[in-house]
Order: sequence, then C-alpha cells, then structure tokens
Amino acid sequence: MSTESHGAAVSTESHGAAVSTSTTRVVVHPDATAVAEATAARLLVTLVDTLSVRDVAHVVVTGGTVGIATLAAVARSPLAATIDWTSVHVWWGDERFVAAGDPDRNEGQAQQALLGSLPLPEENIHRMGAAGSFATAEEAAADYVAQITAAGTPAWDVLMLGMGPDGHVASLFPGHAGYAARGAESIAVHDSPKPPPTRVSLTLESIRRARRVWVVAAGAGKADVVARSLHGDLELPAAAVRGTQETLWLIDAEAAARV
Ligand SMILES: O=C(O)[C@H](O)[C@@H](O)[C@H](O)[C@H](O)COP(=O)(O)O
Repeated sequence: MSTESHGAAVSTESHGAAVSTSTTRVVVHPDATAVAEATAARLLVTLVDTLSVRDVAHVVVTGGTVGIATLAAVARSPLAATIDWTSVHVWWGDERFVAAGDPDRNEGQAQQALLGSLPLPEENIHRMGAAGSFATAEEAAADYVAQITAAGTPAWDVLMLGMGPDGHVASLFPGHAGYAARGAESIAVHDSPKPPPTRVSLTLESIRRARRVWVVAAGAGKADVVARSLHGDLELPAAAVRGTQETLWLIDAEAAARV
C-alpha cells in the first residue's frame, strides 16, 4: 500500500536546465522492501505502457541499496515475462570507475540482480566504461557521450536515482563541480565523498531530459535530505532533478518522517 502525499510546486529557474512542467509527487511506502517491490511493479507497468506507444524504451538504472533491490524485485516479478526486452535499452545514471569485474561496479550488481536473467540483447545494454578499458574517467565519460549520441540522445523514459544521506544523486555531489557541469551528457567525477572516489555520471542536464524521474530512498538516514530536497534546497542535487512528465519520490516512512 502506498500513501500519496502532497504535490510540491516546481520551480522552473533552477540550474538553467530545460524547463519542466511536471509536479513533484511523493509516494510513501512502509519500508525499504516495499519501496523496491512497488518501484519494480511501477517500472514494469510503465514499460508495458511505453512499448504500447513507442518502439523502444530507454531506462536508466541506479546503483545503491534500494536501486539494486528494485532490480532484484523486477527479476522476481511475473510481469517481467510480459515485456519485449529486445525493445528495452538499459543505461546507467552513474558508475564507479574501477576495473570491470570489481564488486563495486554498479553494472556488475545490476547484471547479477536482473540483467543476467533477461533476454536483453547485449547491444541494448549501455555500460559506462571501466578502469582498465579506459585510461581515465574523462575518457569513459566521453565514450558514454558517444553512446548516447549514437542512440539519438533519447529522452529517458524512466530514470531512477538513489539518493545519498548528503543529498547526492547519481554521482552529482553537493558543492562539487559535477553538479554545476553544463553542456555534456556525461562527466568524470573525482574526489567523490562516497567511495570509490573516481566515478562517471550523467549530468543534471541529461537527467532532466528524462520523461520520468523516480528518486528511490529509504531509511532514517535520508529523512533530513528528503525534507530539504522537497523544500527546494538547491544546494542538494536531489532537489534539482525532475522529469519532463513526472517526478516521483518513492520513499519509505522513515525517510519521509520530516516531510
Ligand atoms: O554509485 C552509487 O553509489 C550510486 O548510484 C549512488 O548515487 C546511490 O544511488 C546513492 O548513494 C544511494 O545509495 P544507497 O541507497 O545505498 O544509500
């Protein structure tokens, strides 16, 4: 069961990205497991809907606890068998710039939780580059820009974001240069406060091209930044993300405690 709470008015002047008309809405679930299960169901239904009006759907997945738990819940769902996965493209909001096969890689965790069990053509899986394959995170970011461009710079149909207790999303951290980056789809991130320190991320500009942005978060440790973000504290990257059609915060009761 979920409880819909208020829809907050959306400011259109923040950070100079595309103006959005969508309203931020908050859906509160009892606990982290329910957030993951409900988000998985929402994702699958959205894919069914999207593929009834478009030939291809582009989904951006996230690392983090709730993000990976959501992918695992998709894998368990009987609805997964109703999707034509050859029409679904999978992208990442951010990646840890460590060697391929390192357990820290978001793509490896996603592969294990879901992607390995789906009939997804390899060419539909758009990974951010790993250390070893690329000399620098800058080169990996440039490669991701090229992948996005080659796909026609799609409007992401669903873009999921975990959120850190500091209000970061993807690998855009408060007070860091990456949060303010403009003019590119993907960037290198250094000195990340969350380990590992070197990462690749989508930019805020790229995130805000998404049709639907879903922020998934759970736990008391997120309550403060959830409240600050929803009150529009733009020091926090989480406060600046939104989709052109839909912005949803899918959170548990603990994370919603101060809203
Ligand atoms: O690579 C990563 O670490 C992420 O993509 C990051 O943005 C994550 O989603 C948040 O930090 C939330 O993570 P938790 O849900 O584990 O707190």
